[in-house]
Amino acid sequence: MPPEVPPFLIRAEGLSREFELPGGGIFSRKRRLEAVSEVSFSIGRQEVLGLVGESGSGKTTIGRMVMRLLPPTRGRILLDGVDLTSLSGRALRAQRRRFQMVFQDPYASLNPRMRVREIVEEPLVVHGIDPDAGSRRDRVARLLERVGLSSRDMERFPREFSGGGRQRIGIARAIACGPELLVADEPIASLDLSMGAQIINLFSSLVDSEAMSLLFISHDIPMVRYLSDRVAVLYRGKIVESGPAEAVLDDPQHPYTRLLAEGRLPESDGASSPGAEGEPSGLCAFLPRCDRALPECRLSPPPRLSRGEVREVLCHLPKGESSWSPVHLTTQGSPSHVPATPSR
Ligand SMILES: Nc1ncnc2c1ncn2[C@@H]1O[C@H](COP(=O)(O)OP(=O)(O)OP(=O)(O)O)[C@@H](O)[C@H]1O
Repeated sequence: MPPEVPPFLIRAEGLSREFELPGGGIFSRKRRLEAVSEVSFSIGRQEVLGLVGESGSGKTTIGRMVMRLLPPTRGRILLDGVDLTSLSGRALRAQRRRFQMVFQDPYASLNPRMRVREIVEEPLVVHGIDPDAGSRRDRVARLLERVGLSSRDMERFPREFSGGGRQRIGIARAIACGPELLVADEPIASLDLSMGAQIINLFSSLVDSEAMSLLFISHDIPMVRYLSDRVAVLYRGKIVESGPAEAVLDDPQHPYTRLLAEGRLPESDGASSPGAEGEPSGLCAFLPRCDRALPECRLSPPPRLSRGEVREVLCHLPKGESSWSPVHLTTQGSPSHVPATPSR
């Protein structure tokens, strides 16, 4: 029998990450902060998952764990069924070209002393793709054209480009080795509206033409809604709601998603940062800000509920919401259902 192909490309199961906080003396225990707590999600092939949440909610920490730039404290990440968290050395390097990252600040992530050609061809050299210099050059030219630049840009330096142009260089480098998954962490946050929209359109066409999946990390709700098939809403390190992007953002169930979808969130006051160890835990982290709290919210942790296999919410919904039922966790602590087939 051929091995079963998983219905998703990547799956995070019960991902958690703690950080040690400065302080704590010789006699007191170090304080720890759980930045990401029991996060599970999956991304199908050629699917875009938007990860949203305000500053400090844990988005970057999740992106870095998926990229294996940061080890999780608990949980695992499966790429096509292969547990990335258990790999190191050569085995990890062999998988590396399958997932690549696009950063928020393209200028900081591009070596200013390297020419565009060198920046884009570096991963090709590292992974031994196209050892022939001439054909590598042709490949770089095609990559530049694919992201909306020109082969004439090859010998220029990053400083000669606008923010959007630099982001295109970063994207050309990220797709050079034909990754199956891109993690884009706030890729338009430092761009103006029209430049940001162009980059979003580029991502959208790359997902189709390069058959890639995308984890799109952003706090720009309209852009997330436009680009994403599904969305996961993060609050203080936990996914509080997930499902098809339009359904979640048009008909939010969690009070936090509602604020986010209506654009009514106050400027971040740090309230979304996860609490340090020692804070009362278990009850809903959103309770102090919630305008719909029920008596049970003060008595027990919010249950994880699902509806129709594609939507989930972590909330004591008002009674009468009978279409929602408790999610049964698998032995790995991840929801037992699989993602819907992407719509694109
Ligand atoms: N290396 C670290 N050491 C200690 N705390 C950290 C570290 N990295 C992140 N944190 C903390 O973890 C929490 C989540 O941070 P993270 O950067 O993942 O959030 P974010 O949602 O990406 O925020 P932003 O949009 O501002 O980047 C924050 O409270 C942050 O201060």
